Amino acid sequence: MNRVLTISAKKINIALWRDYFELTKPKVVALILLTALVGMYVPNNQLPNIELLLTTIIGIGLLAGAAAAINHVVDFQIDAKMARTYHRPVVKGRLSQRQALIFAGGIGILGFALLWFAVNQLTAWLTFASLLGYAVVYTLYLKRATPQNIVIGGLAGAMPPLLGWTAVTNSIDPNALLLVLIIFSWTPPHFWALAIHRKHDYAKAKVPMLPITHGVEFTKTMILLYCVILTVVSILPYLSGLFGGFYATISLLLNLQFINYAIRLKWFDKSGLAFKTFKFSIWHLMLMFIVMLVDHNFS
Ligand code: HEM
Ligand SMILES: CC(C)=CCC/C(C)=C/CC/C(C)=C/COP(=O)(O)OP(=O)(O)O
Repeated sequence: MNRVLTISAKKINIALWRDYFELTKPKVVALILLTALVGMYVPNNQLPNIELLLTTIIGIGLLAGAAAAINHVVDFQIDAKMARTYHRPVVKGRLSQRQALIFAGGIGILGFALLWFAVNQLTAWLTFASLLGYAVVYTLYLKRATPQNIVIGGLAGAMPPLLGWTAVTNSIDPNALLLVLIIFSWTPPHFWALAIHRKHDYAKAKVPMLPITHGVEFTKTMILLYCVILTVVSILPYLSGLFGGFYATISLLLNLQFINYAIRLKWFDKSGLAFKTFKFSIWHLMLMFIVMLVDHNFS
């Protein structure tokens, strides 16, 4: 009897930790950390010492996870109305709002302290500003107010390469801002492709996303426009001398493929293409940043 009780208690514990982990949006944070790692590598063509590397990655990861957990609390009524999100831990009551907020506060304070004491104050403040940008400005205000929500709010998610860069240099370099600009112009096609696929969800939850307020055709045109802007912006770090020919070639190919998706979506759409475009956007950004690492290793 006791053994059965212990095994069930263990199962509940594992399930509880899985819910806390889900609050942090781990896959999104993983990609965010890859971009921060590139920001740490590029300035000196090498990674910093292991202490600085770990404290920076863990610090940014904890603050990004805290931002995501706050988003779960602020958005739980919207999430409850959408098929993609109705099963989230706070919506389902597996975690209370109080538990989620205490968790967010705990890992947020830990992350900030780690950056403040073991990295530098500039990185701590910029990462905290990114948390506020996503958890407060985007989630609490922009998301409900304007279809430009993800364009402006996207700045928070675009910051990590700069955060990695300031962790090793303690200064804001124009080249780091070019990397921010790449993610900033990538975010609209990344999200709007998903928003087309999930437009009924957003309509039901009354969130003013672009396909609802301006229609699917207009959104597709905007996706194409931002893909072209992204292509131009991606060439800038080559022109500034930050990256070499390898980066220029592969990033151009990746961007042309993104444009190809956008053109098909606009003029030759078929069922499931919007979701495929969204999935491709994730591979695109991941490969772009891996290519930056490889380029710096071999040129
Ligand atoms: C305001 C900016 C952004 C918005 C509105 C946005 C929106 C979304 C949404 C709604 C999803 C969920 C898709 C699903 O549940 O199936 C998603 C997934 C994802 N996003 Fe974004 N995103 C943004 C920025 C970013 C950034 C900056 C990154 C990374 C650098 C990123 C990486 C990802 C990844 C990796 C996934 C897949 C997660 C999974 O499969 O569980 N996103 N995004
Ligand atoms: C400190 C730091 C670097 C912060 C980074 C902020 C961060 C986690 C950005 C990710 C953006 C994101 C997943 C938006 C999802 O939109 P949504 O919340 O509308 O999507 P949902 O419907 O899936 O909740």
